Amino acid sequence: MTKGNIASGKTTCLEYFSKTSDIEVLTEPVSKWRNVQGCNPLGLMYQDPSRWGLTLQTYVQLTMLDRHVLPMSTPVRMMERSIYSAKYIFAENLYKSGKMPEVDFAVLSEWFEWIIKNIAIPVDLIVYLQTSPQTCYERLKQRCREEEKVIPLEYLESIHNLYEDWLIHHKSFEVPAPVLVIPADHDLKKMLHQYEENREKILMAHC
Ligand SMILES: Nc1ncnc2c1ncn2[C@@H]1O[C@H](COP(=O)(O)OP(=O)(O)O)[C@@H](O)[C@H]1O
Ligand SMILES: Cc1cn([C@H]2C[C@H](O)[C@@H](COP(=O)(O)O)O2)c(=O)[nH]c1=O
Repeated sequence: MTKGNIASGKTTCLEYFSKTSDIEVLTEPVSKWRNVQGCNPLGLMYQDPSRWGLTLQTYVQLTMLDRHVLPMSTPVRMMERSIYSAKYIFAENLYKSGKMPEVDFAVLSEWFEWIIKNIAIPVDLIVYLQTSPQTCYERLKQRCREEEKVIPLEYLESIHNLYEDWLIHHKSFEVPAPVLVIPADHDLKKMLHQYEENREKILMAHC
């Protein structure tokens, strides 16, 4: 699984591997989060997180689970984020910042606990693209996704701290697989070089 902050370069990384290897790549279903039966839960959440946070996070949880249970068509699969990052990072951030009511968080948490207890979600390796929030902020502005124009640097800092506490400092939640950290503040050329250096580790993780 490839993890990292918003606009850290996850999709770019996965697109690179999808072109150069016989592996299956599952990017995040962001298009679904932007359009479910004509509604845009991602946009609604950024406009009014207290009202729409649970709506978005419930849908993210469902669509991530749908990705996890897809039958494998190749020996190696790389997936962008997971049901774990949705809960441990984004839902947690909404709750901790006071933008998700206690009852919403409790309902979402019970759903999440039921899922991970009853449905197998195997993970061999977590590839963590480690960036500074500032780098993500610049890349986010450059990508210019309409819904994300309201995101301040502080939001990316909170998401960054939650990732670091989880995957690096082991201070929050159980980590479901070994973590491969790839420093990802570099330009694209250097990043592609780093991906090549780590190719073997990534592709052999399931063995
Ligand atoms: N190493 C890099 N250097 C500069 N820009 C990058 C780099 N990697 C990705 N980008 C650009 O940053 C933006 C976010 O990248 P993306 O892969 O969509 O991130 P994510 O999937 O993590 O949100 C895109 O516009 C992409 O072209
Ligand atoms: C998993 C997850 C994502 N989001 C938001 C964060 C971003 O605005 C997009 C995903 O885009 P990225 O460039 O791939 O990071 O979705 C969210 O609000 N909640 C979540 O659980």
